[in-house]
Order: sequence, then C-alpha cells, then structure tokens
Amino acid sequence: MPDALFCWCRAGFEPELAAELTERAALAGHPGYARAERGNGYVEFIASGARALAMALPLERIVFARQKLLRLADLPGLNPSDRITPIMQALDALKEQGEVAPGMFGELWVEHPDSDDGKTLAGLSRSFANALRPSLRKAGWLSAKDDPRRPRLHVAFLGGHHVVLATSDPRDSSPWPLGIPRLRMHAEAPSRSALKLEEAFMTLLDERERGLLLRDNMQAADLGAAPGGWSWVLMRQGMLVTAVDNGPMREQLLDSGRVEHVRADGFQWQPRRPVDWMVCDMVEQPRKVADRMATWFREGWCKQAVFNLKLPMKKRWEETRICLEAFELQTHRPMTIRARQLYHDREEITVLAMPSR
Ligand SMILES: C[S@@+](CC[C@H](N)C(=O)[O-])C[C@H]1O[C@@H](n2cnc3c(N)ncnc32)[C@H](O)[C@@H]1O
Repeated sequence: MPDALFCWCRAGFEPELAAELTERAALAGHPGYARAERGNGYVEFIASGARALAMALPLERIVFARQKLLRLADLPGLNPSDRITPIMQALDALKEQGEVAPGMFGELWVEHPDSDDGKTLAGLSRSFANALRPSLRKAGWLSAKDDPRRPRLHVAFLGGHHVVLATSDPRDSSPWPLGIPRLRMHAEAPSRSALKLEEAFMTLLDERERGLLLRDNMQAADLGAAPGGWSWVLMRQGMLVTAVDNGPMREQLLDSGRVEHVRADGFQWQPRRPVDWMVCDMVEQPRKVADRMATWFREGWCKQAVFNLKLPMKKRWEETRICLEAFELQTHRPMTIRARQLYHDREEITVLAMPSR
C-alpha cells in the first residue's frame, strides 16, 4: 500500500522540506511524519493516507521539493545479482492490493539522489534502466511504447542494495528526471544567473502561460541586474528592459539597444509607466525584498514578477512562509504565487507572482 510521499530536493535542504511537508500535510488534514537526513537529497513523508495526501498537496505548492512521487514499496536489502525479481514481486503484490494494474505505466525512470553519495549511483541507474525496461514490458507493466500521459514508474536507487519503487502523475510532477531541467549555459550569457531565470520560466509557468506572458516588445524592469544575466534572458524573449543596478552591466547588452541601464537603488526606483514584468535578484534580507515586491503590485507598477528570496539563515522554511504570507497580505489583492527552490538556486528560492485572473 502506498504509505509515503517521496520527494527529491537539493542536498542540505532536507530539514526545510521535512518541515514544509509536515506543516502542509497537517493543514491538508493528512498528518504524518518526515524521515530526512541532511545531505541525502530526498525526504520521505510517511502518512497513512499517502495517496490522498499526494492529491491534496500538488507539487506546484511545495517550495523545497524538486519532484514529488508516491512511494509504492521500499525494497532494502536487495541482492545485486538479481534486483529485478523483487521489483516484479513487489508489483505483483501491489496488483493484488488493487494499487497498480498491468499496462498502467507509460515510462520507467530510474533515478538516484542528487547528492555526493547519490551521484556514484548514476552509472548503475542507467544500466539498470536498460535491463529492467524490457522485463517490465514483457510482464505487461509498461506500455509498449513510452506514453508520457500515463503514470510513470520510478525506481529510486538509495544505495546499491536499496531501491524505492514509486509513481508520479505527469499532470502533477516535474517533467524532468530528479526534477532537474537540462539547461546549458549560453556562451553569450553575461552570468550563470541567467540559468535561474530561464529555469523559473520553464518551471513556474506552463506552456500556455509562456506563450501568453513572454512576448516581443513587452516592457520589463530588472532590479539588481548587474552584470546582466536576467536582462539577457528577458531581451532574448524580445522584451525591452530597464536594468537597475549601481554596478556595471555587460556592454553587449547595452549595445543591443534593448537594455537601458539605470544606476539607482532598486529599493527606491519605480517605473514611469507600469511594466509587464519586474524581476529582482537583489541580495538583501528576504523580508525587505518581499515588502518591496508587494509595493510593486499594490501600486500597479508591474503585471507579473519573478523574484529571489535569499535564505542564508537557519530556519529557512519558517522564513519562507513568513515572507510569502507577508508579501501576499501586502499586495492587497488575490495573487497567484508559485515559489520553488530551483535546481540553479543555491541558498535561495525563486517566486513567480501575478494577480489571480
Ligand atoms: C546576484 S547579483 C544579480 C545577478 C543578475 N541577476 C544577473 O543575472 O547577472 C545581485 C545584484 O544586486 C545588486 N544590488 C544589491 N542591492 C541593490 C540595491 N539596493 N539596488 C540596486 N542593486 C542592488 C548588486 O549590485 C548585484 O549586482
């Protein structure tokens, strides 16, 4: 019987995710407890109604998880000479309980933690996937061809002798293994930070929203813009950008004629006319940033925003909750808020905000 959520996260942020899941599950009426070890890169949340909890807690609402799976079976103590038979037996037992049905899975993803120890399991995961996939097809568990609309079957290697069997719903999970999008640093990007904003647009907006909200000739303001990674991403979307920072911007951006550099304090500056997008990557206390971001929405200076909240403190989930609640309250309007610790975020989270439509 599924008895736990299994979530991948950034190694080192397990306590944050554990605290977040504990609080959110209790609020959703499905209390349970988290099993987490700092540095492991995952958290298990044990709850009797795990399937109902998975539905009550969409990934979109979880800040510190990169991926959310429903654990189907925990298989420690495997013999490396045959790991396939116990997996097949576990699936058969789940079928008896009515938890899985032949042909229900559209893809197999074999994964390992994104941690120092976990990365040593990358080769094993790849070769095991190649061995397991044909067996699953032969036994009728997997569709004959990959079908991205059906539930996925996940095999998570936690060690050479230990796998977790899990499933995810493609409509409520990350579309990338481990929840990590494959993004390459572009040679022309002024800084690695560009990847953060690219990932934010890929992760926090769906395809329809990207088509509607990222358009040619939109106006954008970039607070804390230097050296210009985020401005570059906005410019590549065809936007006209006002880049606010006392530091120097990369010349090539200014030469494009699409980026104007304003040397000013990002906490004081305001646009002459409302902009479509405001983005903010200023390194400051998160409460101060959340407060300023709320002012932008309250005053109607922007339609959408992406901003980072830096979290160098200890109680990072608590600080996150306080900042997001304060932000929403101070906007004085119903907001759609999606916050996530992205793969390219280190000690920070990224927030997408827009008035609810
Ligand atoms: C992490 S960097 C931004 C990187 C940028 N997003 C990129 O992609 O290249 C933070 C920037 O915030 C700027 N900053 C910090 N406080 C600021 C303030 N009060 N007003 C304007 N800029 C500020 C710093 O000068 C620094 O350039």
